[in-house]
Amino acid sequence: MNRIPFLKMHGLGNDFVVIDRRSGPARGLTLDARQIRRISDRRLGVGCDQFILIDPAEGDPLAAGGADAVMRIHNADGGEVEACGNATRCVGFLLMAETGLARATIATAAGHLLASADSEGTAAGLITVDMGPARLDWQQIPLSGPADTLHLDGVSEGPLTDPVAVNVGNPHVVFFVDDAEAVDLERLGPPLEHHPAFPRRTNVEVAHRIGPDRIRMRVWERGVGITAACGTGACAAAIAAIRRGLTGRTVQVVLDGGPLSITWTDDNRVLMSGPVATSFEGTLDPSLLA
Ligand SMILES: N[C@@H](CCC[C@H](N)C(=O)O)C(=O)O
Repeated sequence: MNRIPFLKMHGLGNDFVVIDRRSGPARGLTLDARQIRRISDRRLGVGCDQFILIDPAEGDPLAAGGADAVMRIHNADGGEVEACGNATRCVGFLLMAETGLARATIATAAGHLLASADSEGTAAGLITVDMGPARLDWQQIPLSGPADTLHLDGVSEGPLTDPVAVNVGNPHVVFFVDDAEAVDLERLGPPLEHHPAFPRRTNVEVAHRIGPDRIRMRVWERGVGITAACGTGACAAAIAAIRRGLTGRTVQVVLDGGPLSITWTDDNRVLMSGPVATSFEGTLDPSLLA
């Protein structure tokens, strides 16, 4: 069996195994949830928060209307999900490096996302992605029934109450607290991720304001646990802060892994800027695919 090449990349420490199925030994490779869990395992496999597949745009229904490539996203638990902000920046960086252009369109289950960089940005690995619109209606989160997403009743855990629900391609619930560092996310994250209000489960953010347009945020990711950064989580927390009147429309979100800049435009586009990095490349031992 041919060994399958992979790249290990990250955005602020939110890390990915990236496999390019457009050509070479990975072309046509299919993997089930058990194999993805094994590859994502930090002791038995390569280790990552999300497992990312890059597919050709040609003939893929997700790429209808035109895109440079398709990105499919799996959490470390093997489940396929709609969106990943940090991985979108990483894949955008790879596609722009291939073409030498400063823009790339990536088709995802959450829609077509435009990644861009100025020439200086490309060299430094600083990439912006238009993550599309913020979805604020209860059906779009989705929630299990009608509710005010700006003050979501009935979803609380310990000291965490009165959250904001936002969908940025994937579901998020954001709690504003006095001190995000002090929240026991390891304990409070799991019951909130699986709370019956969220039929597709949810990502969970805790945040507090640290300046006029700055918030500190920590995340419990659906299908993973605590991660160093979550791009869509940063978008969700920024939108929640803006909706609550805590900040202006451009917000620096400081995560465990560092800062992301988020802008929510007047025409409801969510723009996220931050760094990407490649850690190493390798090939998967065939035993991981057994
Ligand atoms: N780390 C990501 C989000 C990945 C998906 C998320 N865990 C989910 O289940 O929706 C990001 O950078 O956005």
